[in-house]
Amino acid sequence: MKTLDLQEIRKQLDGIDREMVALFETRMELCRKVAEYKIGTGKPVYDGEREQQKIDAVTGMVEGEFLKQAVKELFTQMMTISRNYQYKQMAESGFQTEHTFKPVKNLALAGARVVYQGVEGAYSHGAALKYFGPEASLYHVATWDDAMKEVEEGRADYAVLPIENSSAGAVTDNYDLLMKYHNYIAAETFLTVNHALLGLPNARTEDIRTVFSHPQALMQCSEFLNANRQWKQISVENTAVAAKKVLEEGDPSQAAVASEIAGELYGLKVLSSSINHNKNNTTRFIILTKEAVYREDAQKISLSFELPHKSGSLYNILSNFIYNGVNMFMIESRPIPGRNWEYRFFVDIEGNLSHASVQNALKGISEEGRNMRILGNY
Ligand SMILES: C=C(O[C@@H]1C=C(C(=O)O)C=C[C@H]1O)C(=O)O
Repeated sequence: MKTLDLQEIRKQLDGIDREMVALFETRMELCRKVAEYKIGTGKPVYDGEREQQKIDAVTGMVEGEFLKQAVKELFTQMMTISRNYQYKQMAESGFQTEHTFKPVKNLALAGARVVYQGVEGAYSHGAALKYFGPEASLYHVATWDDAMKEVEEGRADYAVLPIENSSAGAVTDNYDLLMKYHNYIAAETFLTVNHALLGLPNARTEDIRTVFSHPQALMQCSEFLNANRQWKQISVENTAVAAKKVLEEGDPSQAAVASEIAGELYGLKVLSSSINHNKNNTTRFIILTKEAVYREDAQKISLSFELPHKSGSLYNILSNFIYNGVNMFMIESRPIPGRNWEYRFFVDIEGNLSHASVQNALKGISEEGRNMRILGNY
């Protein structure tokens, strides 16, 4: 057989591609008519059963595992594009994604009652002060769960919860609490975690024998602490408890690793400041409220959804962002209690609930995934 030269093969490919594009255009035109029908009848865009039948049919038209898989991927993508085209039409016809969020110019912060977990001087307290200012009426509860409950039951207007640390990663318990309670993220604030070595006003570094702190904080300062081998390191519940203990026990040979704010609150002296080795250690806190509101200039949306344990389900759902040009900041997954190997995903995207591109993407995810929830736009 005479071998074709490259030019010749490419000419043939060009011809085939031209036909494929023309057919694709015709296919999309038919999908537009399907969308019109769906808008008219209120039917959802996504029809999983029909898509499965389509995949079975087209894979049955080719021989061999490689081609079957290839055709499956090709049609999965085409149907995703088709759905996104239909969502776009729905948005243009004034069809809005159902959500209860109301846009506001500014959040109501005056006179707000704000709850955080821990004790005074803890980092959550620092984050609350940073966001709400020293005039706000702040109070604390024992657990993160309690803080969420305070907001849900209306005793507090806002709760401040850590959600992510730049070195330790996600605060997974708080992702679970976002599901347990129906509070919304209205804002976020970042706090640089800077630990100091704190002692009594009459303490001297050379006399220190014992250092108290939270194990995480001891670890974050290990380079500094281990340079003083004679110091005994003792773990306590949190950094502010350590500072309080040093004050209450009144022993100048004891020190605490905690924030400088905790030092001020408990009347301790800074023996050494910024003793953590990673100087960029930052925690992101979310501000939660019971009202589904978002600032008109909000730039970030947090949402959650569930997916079946099926090959390609995450890949396919994320295409709703890709085809709508929506940028994704973060993705995190948590196991769904009682359903082994099925996951709930938490995603942060760029955008505002009023944008058509965002509405299209959310419409697709709510139809194709399960239990989609918009956790906040801030
Ligand atoms: C075009 C339709 O809408 C969607 C897209 C499909 C496709 O592109 O073939 C199939 C099913 C639906 O999820 C349809 O319902 O027929």
